[in-house]
Amino acid sequence: MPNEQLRRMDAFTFPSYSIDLATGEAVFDYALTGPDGERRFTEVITLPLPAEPPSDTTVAALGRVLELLHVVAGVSYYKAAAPPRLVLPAPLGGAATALVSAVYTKGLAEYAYRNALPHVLELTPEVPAGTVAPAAPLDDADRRPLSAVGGGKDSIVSLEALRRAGFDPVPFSVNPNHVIVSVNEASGLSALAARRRLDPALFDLNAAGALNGHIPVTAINSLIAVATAVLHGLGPVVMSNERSASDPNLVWNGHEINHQWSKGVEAEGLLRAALAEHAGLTEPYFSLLRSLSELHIARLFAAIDRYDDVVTSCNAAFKLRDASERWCRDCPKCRFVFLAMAPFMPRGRIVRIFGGDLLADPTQIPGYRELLGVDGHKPFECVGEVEESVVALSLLAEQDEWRDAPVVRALVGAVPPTAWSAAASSDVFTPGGPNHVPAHYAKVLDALT
Ligand SMILES: CC(=O)N[C@H]1[C@@H](OP(=O)(O)OP(=O)(O)OC[C@H]2O[C@@H](n3ccc(=O)[nH]c3=O)[C@H](O)[C@@H]2O)O[C@H](CO)[C@@H](O)[C@@H]1O[C@H](C)C(=O)N[C@@H](C)C(=O)N[C@@H](CCC(=O)O)C(=O)O
Ligand SMILES: Nc1ncnc2c1ncn2[C@@H]1O[C@H](COP(=O)(O)OP(=O)(O)OP(=O)(O)O)[C@@H](O)[C@H]1O
Repeated sequence: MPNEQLRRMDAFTFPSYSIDLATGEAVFDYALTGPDGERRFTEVITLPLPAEPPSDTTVAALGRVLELLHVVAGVSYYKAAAPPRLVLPAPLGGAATALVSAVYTKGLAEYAYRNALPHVLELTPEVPAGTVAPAAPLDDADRRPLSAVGGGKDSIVSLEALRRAGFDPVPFSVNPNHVIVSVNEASGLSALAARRRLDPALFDLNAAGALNGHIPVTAINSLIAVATAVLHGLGPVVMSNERSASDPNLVWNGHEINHQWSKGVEAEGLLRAALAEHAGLTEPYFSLLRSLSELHIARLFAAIDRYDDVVTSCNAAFKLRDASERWCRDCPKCRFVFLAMAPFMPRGRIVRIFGGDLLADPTQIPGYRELLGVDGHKPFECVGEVEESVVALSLLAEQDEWRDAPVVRALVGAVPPTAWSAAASSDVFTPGGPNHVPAHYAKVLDALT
């Protein structure tokens, strides 16, 4: 479809969704509509099936979660044209509407900023009039947790903490690639997986130059995880989203632009409220690591070594096409995670994990200057705060093994005195900030220390 037609699209709609409980296959339909006709998309999400057929109560709650997922997963297709109208398929309550609004505005904020589409930040969903029948309450808080595994250090820390604290977690992933499969194997736990198939027409549109950009993928993965937990009669979905995920990269047109918005605490609260209101789930979803900085999580990870051969936090390894095998060693996330782990493990160990020594390579210096706030803004990636990078650097500068590494030496000279003094009084190792961790999970992280 020519880009000119896409530009004239004036509405995004949600024609239908269905679930086949015999196969676990949920089919979500979407449409971009405009004066030249409509462009349809179909996404297919296949949930793992439980051993026993689900009860009527389970089917009812699952249906409500899938209604939310249908609307939230539409962002991938909405973004091909960014029409001014977002027309929801059915009435929604206040909390569910707030979630959807935020997903399409704050969740697409980086996309809006990079494509210069300020109207996306102001998008208001059109919600059909009517009331939603209240959902029956479903309290599964005491059941085994479903622990989302992304293959990186954060979800490994949560999985190990839950296991050591006796919570018997079930690892769960969407489209697990070889990294995630290897992490699950290293855990020795039996995992669940869901399959997600984007409409291939989207890739054709991308290739033809349609609008494209970052989407709030964690919101989508989270709802798929909650749907799986409900279908399997499991307890809360445990995420591994850290404190700094809530911090924006920059402010544009008066709006915060946060690459990691759907990993942040605001998104977590909105999702919990929408699931309580729309699906009756009383304790559906929380992030175990919410109070911790990335640097703190890296320190906890260093105390666990059974995943060293498989752990991979680099996003390039998770692309749908042309993925890297493991760490690409040339992106902000690789640079940050190397810097964050290095103070807490012997140099030989971190070099083995990454397959190279980033702090021995002077070509990495410009990228590290961005992470340290010397140049530019925080990169659009899942990286910690500038302060965390400065604290990590200050720890390395005190260690014989690292102090003379070429990148450490160059960076120590580049960081301004004000940053050092901020780092000296930093609270990066003091848990803090709002969180939704239920009381009976409050001590889980102690199992790692
Ligand atoms: C792996 C990755 O970072 N992908 C981003 C990248 O996509 P790219 O085109 O280079 O390759 P693919 O991942 O193969 O995707 C092909 C196209 O498919 C579309 N698409 C993909 C997944 C999806 O859920 N919806 C989609 O529409 C999209 O058009 C792709 O071009 O660049 C894209 C454009 O900026 C990003 O959208 C891709 O990001 C993925 C959705 C992704 O999974 N990214 C996570 C690794 C990620 O960024 N996680 C964040 C958390 C952010 C959050 O709020 O959830 C993080 O770790 O900080
Ligand atoms: N494919 C996936 N399936 C299910 N959950 C996922 C998937 N990818 C990421 N997640 C979850 O989404 C959240 C954010 O992902 P993110 O990539 O930041 O975490 P991670 O892989 O655990 O750690 P790291 O920050 O080291 O990469 C985490 O809770 C993670 O477990």
